[in-house]
Amino acid sequence: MPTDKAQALVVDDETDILELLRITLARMEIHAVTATSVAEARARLTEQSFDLCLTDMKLPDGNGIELIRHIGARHPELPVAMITAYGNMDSAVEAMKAGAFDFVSKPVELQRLRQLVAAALKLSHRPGGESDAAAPQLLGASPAMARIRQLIAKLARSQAPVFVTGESGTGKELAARLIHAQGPRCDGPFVALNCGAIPHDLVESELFGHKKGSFTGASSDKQGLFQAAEGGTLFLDEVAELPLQTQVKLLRAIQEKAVRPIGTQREQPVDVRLISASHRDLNAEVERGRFRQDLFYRINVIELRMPPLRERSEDIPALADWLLARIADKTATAPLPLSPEALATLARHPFPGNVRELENILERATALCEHSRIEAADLYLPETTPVTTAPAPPPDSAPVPPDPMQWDHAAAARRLGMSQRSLHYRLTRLGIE
Ligand SMILES: Nc1ncnc2c1ncn2[C@@H]1O[C@H](COP(=O)(O)OP(=O)(O)OP(=O)(O)O)[C@@H](O)[C@H]1O
Repeated sequence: MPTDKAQALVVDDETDILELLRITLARMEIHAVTATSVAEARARLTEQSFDLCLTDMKLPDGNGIELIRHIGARHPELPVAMITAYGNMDSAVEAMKAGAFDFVSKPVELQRLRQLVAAALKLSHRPGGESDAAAPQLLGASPAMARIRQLIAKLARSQAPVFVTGESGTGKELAARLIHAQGPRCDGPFVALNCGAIPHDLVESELFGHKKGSFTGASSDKQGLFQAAEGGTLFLDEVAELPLQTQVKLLRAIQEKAVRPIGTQREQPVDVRLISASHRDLNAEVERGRFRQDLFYRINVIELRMPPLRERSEDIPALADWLLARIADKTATAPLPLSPEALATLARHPFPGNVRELENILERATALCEHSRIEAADLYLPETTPVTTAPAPPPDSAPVPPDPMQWDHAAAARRLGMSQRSLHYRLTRLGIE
């Protein structure tokens, strides 16, 4: 038996399909060991190690899902893909939920099998993904974040569509980038689209591309983001904002693994992993008729929930240190430390804007701080904002001091109903001082 070749375990009870797969894999320089039942597959797994397993769903003594679970428990490094009957998306989804890294439907297309095998071999040769110092990091020592890092490492090995939920600023895009960076598609592109930021009439052309002249304004051929993400990952942020009509086309693209640019007749095959995210409750959007149930089912094969910062305030000190270092880097200065009172104030803050809000607070504090460390007052959080004794802010028509030389900052701040520091900040920002 050749030992330098990659080894695949192929499980199917139809011997002619086994033979076909064996020959096809042999052409890809892969040696296939075959099995016709769950029991036989389990026995083969004890005899040698494999780089890939392909299994059919229906087997005489059980089903492929059982085998996927067995491999997940006993041989977690071995990538398994499910062979499904054509168009049977339900078993594909079930298999991926059970831990299969991908699926291929019968009759098996050569091109698709090649992609699948290439991804599997990358996985088995790079167990666990390599950590790269320059790669983004998901910080936080809380048990919730530790679990998320583990889940991300696992999801990175799969090709299953992932739906990331969580409030704004909880790190949904960061999680998507990590899933991409730690997986076999890491050498391919990571393409992100904020679906809420694009006018409804342009979103389809953005996603699928268009041909010159296909609509007013289409002055040249344009590649869509699906094509741009070929071999990599497409991240659809705020996916709930997609118009219903585009949702239909997106569903088709996922099902067919192909897209049709506007103004063309031919579908182009695409090999893209889809990760989507929303801060909305998509179940509720489905109930309200604003999001298609069938699309939700396809994009939400695996759900990853990013917890809000207020549920894991123990993560704040490490995150704050890291963010302060990043802020200091941008301005080429030394990072400012936080006083214990400032840290305690942060721990009590509810952070509706989560990590992004923490970053903004620290950026502002760094800009305003006049000492060598950030004090609670520098954070300008509601409970620390100095209480002003001034009455309501003056109307717009309030007289402006005629001569800047006569400005009295303390008086001006009082009249405006803000602290002197805050006035100073605004004046500097506006370039008035
Ligand atoms: N755990 C974390 N470790 C390090 N940085 C984080 C973490 N979580 C979030 N961030 C940082 O916070 C900022 C916001 O994160 P990100 O854009 O991923 O959030 P989001 O949930 O996608 O936000 P939105 O819903 O508004 O699009 C980014 O600068 C990101 O790097």
